[in-house]
Amino acid sequence: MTGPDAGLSNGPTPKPLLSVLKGACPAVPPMWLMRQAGRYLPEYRALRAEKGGFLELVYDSAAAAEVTLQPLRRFGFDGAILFSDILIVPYAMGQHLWFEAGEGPRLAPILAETDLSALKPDFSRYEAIYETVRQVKAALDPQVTFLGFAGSPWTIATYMVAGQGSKDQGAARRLAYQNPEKFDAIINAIIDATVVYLSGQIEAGVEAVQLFDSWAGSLAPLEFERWVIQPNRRIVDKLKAIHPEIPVIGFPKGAGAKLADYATGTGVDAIGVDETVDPHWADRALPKGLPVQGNLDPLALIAGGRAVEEAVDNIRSAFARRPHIFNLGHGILPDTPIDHVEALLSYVRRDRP
Ligand SMILES: Cc1c2[nH]c(c1CCC(=O)O)Cc1[nH]c(c(CCC(=O)O)c1C)Cc1[nH]c(c(CCC(=O)O)c1C)Cc1[nH]c(c(C)c1CCC(=O)O)C2
Repeated sequence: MTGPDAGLSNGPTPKPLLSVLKGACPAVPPMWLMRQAGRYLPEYRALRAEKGGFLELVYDSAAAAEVTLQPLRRFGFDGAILFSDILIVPYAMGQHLWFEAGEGPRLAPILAETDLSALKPDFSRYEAIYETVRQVKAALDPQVTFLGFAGSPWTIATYMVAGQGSKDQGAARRLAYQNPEKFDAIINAIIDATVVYLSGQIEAGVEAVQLFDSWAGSLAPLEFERWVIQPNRRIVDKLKAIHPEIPVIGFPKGAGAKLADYATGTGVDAIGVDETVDPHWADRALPKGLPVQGNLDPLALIAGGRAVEEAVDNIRSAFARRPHIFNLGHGILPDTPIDHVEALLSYVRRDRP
């Protein structure tokens, strides 16, 4: 056996985060934060201003590698997450993508009458991202686990159909009810483009991947089964057929009481839990031994102090008997004070051997 997971007593120390994804239960949980590379960091804002636009930054592999490494240098997290965006998949599927300053992403929307075959996929749009992965991998501390990611089909479809973010994902939900065949074709195309993208990230060097289903919470139960559980299951199955050793973290934000069905239905190796979920309930509801990730409220981190310590104690006690990766319940907010992140790390790690 070779590699960091060979389990030899005199071999290299296993990476804490990867070990937990494979079922280890250390006394102190490994930790990273969703959106850890981003606008709350002055060094990110400086590089972003220099490059001009968000996509310019993503497509400059050296700069994107630097942004991926910035939070590692500053805080020493156990995980590095590739700096890119979930909307690179619709972009590679042939949709126009741009970012409106101060607002967010825009895509030329897929209307009910538009034929999906009007999109001309161009998977060469993934190449710069794979190059970012290779550059990060070459520079990464061997104790740090490198995470790749993609959006889940439902969440990607909400952006592809509406052309932008929306409060209730109404455009995609309407299309899914009114024209399920067409919606199914969109979901299938996203599944295929996502498997290509994640396999490429894995071949370039990421060691686990996360599927972000940021809008999983907006669906009725039968729709959740059809558009969240089944498509994620198909991605997991296809990835496992190619890369059986790579753990997949599913993050169905807002799934609430449907979390356990998601875990068993998709076959993910670990599950991300958002901040609205009671961690004690999650521990009872989720399959025994399934690694969980989460779930500090990003707003508690902005408040800092005692509120954070109480929440951390509550989360850690709930997940003390299962593999746990400490994280926020959703992405870190741009106005989060840096010293609150430092305080969180020292609090979580205060009794780390
Ligand atoms: C829905 C979604 C998107 N992108 C993402 C999601 C799913 C996770 C979630 O729910 O938060 C995921 C994402 N986006 C980004 C990452 C990079 C890695 C990391 O987590 O640090 C990741 C994992 C960078 C980014 N993606 C974006 C930024 C900010 C761009 C800037 O510098 O102006 C960053 C750092 C832009 C983006 N990208 C997206 C939106 C809605 C926006 C604009 C609003 C916002 O800024 O949060 C789509």
